[in-house]
Amino acid sequence: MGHRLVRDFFREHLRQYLLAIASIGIAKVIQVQIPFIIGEFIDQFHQGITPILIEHYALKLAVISALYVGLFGVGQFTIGKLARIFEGNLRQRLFQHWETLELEYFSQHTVGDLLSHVLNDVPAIRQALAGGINQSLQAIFLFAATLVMTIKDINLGLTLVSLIPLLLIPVVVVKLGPKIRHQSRVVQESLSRMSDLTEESLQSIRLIKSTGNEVIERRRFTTKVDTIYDNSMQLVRLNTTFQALIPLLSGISFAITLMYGGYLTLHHDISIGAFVAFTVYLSMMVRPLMQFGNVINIFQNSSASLLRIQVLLEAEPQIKDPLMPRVLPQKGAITFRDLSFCYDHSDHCALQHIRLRIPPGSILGIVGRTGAGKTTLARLLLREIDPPPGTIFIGDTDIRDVSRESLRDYIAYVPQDGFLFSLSIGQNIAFPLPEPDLQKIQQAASEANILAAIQAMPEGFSTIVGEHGLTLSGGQRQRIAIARALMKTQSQVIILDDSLSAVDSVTESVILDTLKKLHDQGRTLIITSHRLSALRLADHIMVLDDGEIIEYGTHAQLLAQHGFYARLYAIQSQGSEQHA
Ligand SMILES: Nc1ncnc2c1ncn2[C@@H]1O[C@H](COP(=O)(O)OP(=O)(O)OP(=O)(O)O)[C@@H](O)[C@H]1O
Repeated sequence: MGHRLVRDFFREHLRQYLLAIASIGIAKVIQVQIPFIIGEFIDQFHQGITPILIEHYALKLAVISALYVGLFGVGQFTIGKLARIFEGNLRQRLFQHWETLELEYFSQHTVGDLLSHVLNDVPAIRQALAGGINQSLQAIFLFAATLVMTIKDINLGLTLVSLIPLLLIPVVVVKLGPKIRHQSRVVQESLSRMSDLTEESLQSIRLIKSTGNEVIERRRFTTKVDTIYDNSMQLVRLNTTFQALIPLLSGISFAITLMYGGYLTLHHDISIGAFVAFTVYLSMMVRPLMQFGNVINIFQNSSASLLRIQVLLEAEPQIKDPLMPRVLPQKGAITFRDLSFCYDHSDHCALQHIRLRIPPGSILGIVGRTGAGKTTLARLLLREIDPPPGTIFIGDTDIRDVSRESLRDYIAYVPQDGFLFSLSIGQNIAFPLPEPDLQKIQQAASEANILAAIQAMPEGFSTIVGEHGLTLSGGQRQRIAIARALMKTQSQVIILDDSLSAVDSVTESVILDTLKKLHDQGRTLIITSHRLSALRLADHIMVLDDGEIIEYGTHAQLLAQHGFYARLYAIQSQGSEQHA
């Protein structure tokens, strides 16, 4: 598939590639005329030269050089342009592809790893398509044309003898090329590990500082930098050997030319002009042979990159929409029918035998220890991860039979950590609507009790997050996330996944009042929380423990059971009394 990417691109831009090949080919044929003209010019000195002849040769050289430069420029520009188009297309394709994949994929691949593909592999392929093709064309045409000129117009024996050392260049390339390729991969991997560490450290800079961990982090970073240095130096050694051997071989070739060519000239087998032209031709041949080496390196490097990109693009989204999606009912109960779910590679199930019915327009509270399975339940309902068939229904419709888009319109989800994009606060609330309605945004912000805080910001709703060091507290982020969910007025179900954990009790009350209004309009609410005060609106409360429902009922019923809920209630009421 990786090679198909390139093949399809060639096919799509065949005309332009043909134009480039023809331009470079003709340019190189023209270029090899230059030494021949110089040789002729020198020989003219023996036969008697006139000022008119000098002007004639100068003009001929000027015209030929201009033609060469023009044609070569067209070829090189076209190939460079096409490679840049390919690079841009490939980056877009990767990004679009990643957007189709689920969260699980990103928990298995670090951002640093994925970025290194965009930053290293894509340019490596572009380099093959630009520099690689360009140099190949130059090398092939120039080498072939030079060979024809030296054999046809100068001397076959001299050509063959002088070429022997030069022909060892490909041997050197074959021996050292794979080693260089392997080492460059090692360097790339160590770079990717460093970028992962940098990202992790900078993202958790607050934690590092608060725990005084700077020295340990610095040491970890130094180890990574040292590894990069060692690996890079090994690469430098290999590259230097490679680069040194090639001039050595060409030096030997020149020595042979001087000896044998000088001998032939002395015996008048070739003219002085031909001898001079030959040395120029020989120097012209060294470059294509070195280019063959470079090209092999570039292609080897890029074929590894192409392989990696191929693996990335072949990653299939696990969750797919049905071919004929069903439409969700306007109002329907959410039913979990003996739902059990285990994450891949996990030795125990996150949810076990969940049987529950949430009537439309009701409020369900969910409480449970960390790791009890609350978020997993919400993620399954949103089909961020796929529930087993026949386990989650809205009305009579299995949520696997509807499109994910309609499911996400139907359900507004507020995560615990509201993520903020580096957009304005207003755009963050309206996300993903492209043209936000300011009045609606203001209303949502007011209902989420964040309006005053936003109005106090330097540019109000237009303040860009992250600019001028603008950072928001955990509670403010949660309120923006809630405002974002309130913008989805079409949603029938709202899930708050522990999203009141960082707000104070006054804000909690304001938000619960808003939620009450939404409930009065007939919306279904699912509120998970560690803090029972956030569940005071709930009609029913479910207690999850280790993936199982251990208690279920109204607040009063649960208190009467004297179980987990009652104990938690006692602890939290005591805490709040002491606080008061
Ligand atoms: N992507 C994942 N891969 C493997 N196991 C996971 C994954 N996400 C969660 N788990 C596991 O599934 C179980 C339930 O996790 P979940 O996040 O649903 O709990 P939770 O009740 O929401 O916890 P918290 O209150 O801390 O948010 C835990 O044992 C957790 O380690």
